[in-house]
Amino acid sequence: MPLPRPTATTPPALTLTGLYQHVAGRTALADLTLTLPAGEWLLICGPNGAGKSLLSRLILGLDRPSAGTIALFGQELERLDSGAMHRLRRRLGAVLQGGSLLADRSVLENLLLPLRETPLRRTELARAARLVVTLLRLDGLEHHDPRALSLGQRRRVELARALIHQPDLLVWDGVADGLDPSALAEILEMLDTVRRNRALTLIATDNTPAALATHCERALVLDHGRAVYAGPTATLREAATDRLELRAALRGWR
Ligand SMILES: Nc1ncnc2c1ncn2[C@@H]1O[C@H](COP(=O)(O)OP(=O)(O)OP(=O)(O)O)[C@@H](O)[C@H]1O
Repeated sequence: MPLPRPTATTPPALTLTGLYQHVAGRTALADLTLTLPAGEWLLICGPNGAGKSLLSRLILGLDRPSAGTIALFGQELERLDSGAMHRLRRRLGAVLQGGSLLADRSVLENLLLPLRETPLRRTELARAARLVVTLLRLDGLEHHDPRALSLGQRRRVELARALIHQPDLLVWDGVADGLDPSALAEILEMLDTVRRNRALTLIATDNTPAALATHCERALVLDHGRAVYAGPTATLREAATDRLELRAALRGWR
């Protein structure tokens, strides 16, 4: 049965307040403030080194911010004890840069990792795996070693694994990595279908808005760790014609 749609009383999926991250003695993220309603999609874009991966990791609670706060679904990460953080993590799915598949396990074993602590029966695990295998067109690859797959296939496996436990929030850092434009467009259509059936919030990063602008309602454009745009994607193009620093950060996107 589809989950209820978010309502006006649903806490935002993400709230950033005055967020800073200092890395190796420099300010890598500065004064980021943003609210993302549950069920909406956020594109984080900007040039190499803008801070997209650092921000993705902070949102997932993998690193701690130097200052400011991050709340997911109304829960401030810094205030959560390990049990509450563990429960919250079950609502999150992540695809990070650099690859994270375990090389000594098959594709299927990798896919099932997020479900290892759930009391699901074998038939239920098999059904969950079948769903994401079909969704991401991984049929026939279930028993392969991830090292034998192409980069694009590995990215699909990572996405399938991030979705297998039906997260409420998917953070996908580096959407273009390893995927050609048609494969990426296909996956975004598939995620749109998931979103039509239940509230899925997506936070996706890319260097330019080209692939994601039509799918994401909101955009955060970073340059040198600062927000040069935070607002609806619909007005991003217009804003870029007026503002030189935004146009520069968008690398000539038209
Ligand atoms: N562990 C680290 N030590 C030192 N500096 C770091 C570290 N991680 C990130 N940085 C710096 O922080 C800044 C932001 O890096 P980040 O990886 O978040 O950028 P990005 O926008 O994801 O870039 P890309 O598009 O190339 O993936 C960069 O200047 C980077 O060099």
